[in-house]
Amino acid sequence: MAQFVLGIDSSTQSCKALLVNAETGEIVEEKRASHPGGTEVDPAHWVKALNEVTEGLLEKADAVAIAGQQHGMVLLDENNEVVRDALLWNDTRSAPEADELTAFLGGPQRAAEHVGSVPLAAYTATKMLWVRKNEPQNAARAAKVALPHDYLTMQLNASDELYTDHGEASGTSYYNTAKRQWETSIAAWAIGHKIELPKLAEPNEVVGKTESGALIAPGTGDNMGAALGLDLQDGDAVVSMGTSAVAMMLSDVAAADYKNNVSGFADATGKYLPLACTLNGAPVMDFAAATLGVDHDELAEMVLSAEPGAKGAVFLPYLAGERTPNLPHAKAHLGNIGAGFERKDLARAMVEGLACSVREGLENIVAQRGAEPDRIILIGGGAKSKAFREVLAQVLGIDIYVPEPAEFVAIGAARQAAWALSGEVTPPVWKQPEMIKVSAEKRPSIYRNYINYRNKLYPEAA
Ligand SMILES: Nc1ncnc2c1ncn2[C@@H]1O[C@H](COP(=O)(O)OP(=O)(O)O)[C@@H](O)[C@H]1O
Ligand SMILES: O=C(CO)[C@@H](O)[C@H](O)COP(=O)(O)O
Repeated sequence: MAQFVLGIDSSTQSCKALLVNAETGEIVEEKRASHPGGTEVDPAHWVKALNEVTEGLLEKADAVAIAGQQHGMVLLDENNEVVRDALLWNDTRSAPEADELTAFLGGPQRAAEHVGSVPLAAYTATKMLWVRKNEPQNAARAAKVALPHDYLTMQLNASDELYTDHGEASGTSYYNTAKRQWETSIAAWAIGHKIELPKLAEPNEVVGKTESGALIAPGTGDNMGAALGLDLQDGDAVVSMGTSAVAMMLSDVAAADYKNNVSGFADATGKYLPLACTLNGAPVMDFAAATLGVDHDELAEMVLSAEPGAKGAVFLPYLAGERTPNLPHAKAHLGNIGAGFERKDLARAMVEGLACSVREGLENIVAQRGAEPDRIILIGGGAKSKAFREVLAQVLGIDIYVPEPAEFVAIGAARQAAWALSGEVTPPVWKQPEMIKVSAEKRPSIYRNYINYRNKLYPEAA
């Protein structure tokens, strides 16, 4: 009899669940629920969305796994009650604490070697330090710290134990990526006392059972989930256009970039996933569409009807501040506007600015790896934009590959669940999606203008 697995993606904007045939990877049912906006969220909202999407599906599954937005800090007391709203990956209030943690770890070079990445406001430990300094009563109550997907996995687990995987752990700043172990003393320093961390599970470990008897796999971060869902190969680069914009590639070795352009994360299979993440992904197109009073399809038409280069105009898409480059307090800017500038040029400038910020992240990954990627795969909600696909190909100057839109993070979670269910050494082999190739004429001046303009406004990023 066929076995089924449930893969869940609890990302920034929504929660998606896919019921999948464990042997073939065929998706048989699909559900989705929204998350609230903001960078500080009561985890009860995620639990509600999780309950909505798993209703009617969980009992059909033989195994389940959750992939979630990375880095968010969920503080729990001894009874597993949430101490305060979770601070998310895109909350930049802990930028000063990131510098303080970097100094505590012995400076950027030693920090990168120790915990894989130079601490940034995105990472969990900096948020814990912010709580210690600004909300000492909450810090004192915190007995455990979990990441969003760990907390949600515990909701499904009859045992009430917290588990995480190495991929997710590598985004905390209290995990030693090269040695693949927790650094409990860093977590304790950040919050001000000893604090319980989730148990670190192996990629295909069974970490519990649901009440209906489904096996629970450890889950992972959403980007690690996407890599597993796409069955990423050496030489593939992924650009994920979700709330964040992410460029990532697989690696056999842990990255340690003291310049802070590359996050040295682990993946969900025992390898590594160097990644460059910006705070401004697809919502830049939401902003462009709202500003121009159009929907996404109309925005795409406007962009494609304008001349490449937007008549020399440049848009820096730093609406939420920025992480890559590390400019937490940056703002978005529109400049170099001359006579004859029209609405369609504004649409074009905004989407070109987004593509340029992705190129900058991708160049960091390529520089770290020392070799160009063989192919670039574009996924995420923003990949549905025909205009973004074409502009990205123009700005990168190479072909990009776009799979049929699908929830690759949830597919990755399902594949992890199927892997744990099988008890095999390697994940199951599932058919990969067809991809369309998007080619466009190379336009090097777009990126050149963007970088010149950006470096003038923010010389610290040069
Ligand atoms: N056709 C489109 N053009 C541009 N952006 C789009 C389009 N369709 C969806 N999006 C945007 O994609 C984002 C959601 O992508 P998703 O990958 O689900 O995000 P997340 O994983 O961060 O929750 C939203 O900001 C949404 O408005
Ligand atoms: O912080 C990072 C990666 O380091 C983000 O990529 C989050 O993991 C959120 O992802 P999306 O909701 O944008 O997919």
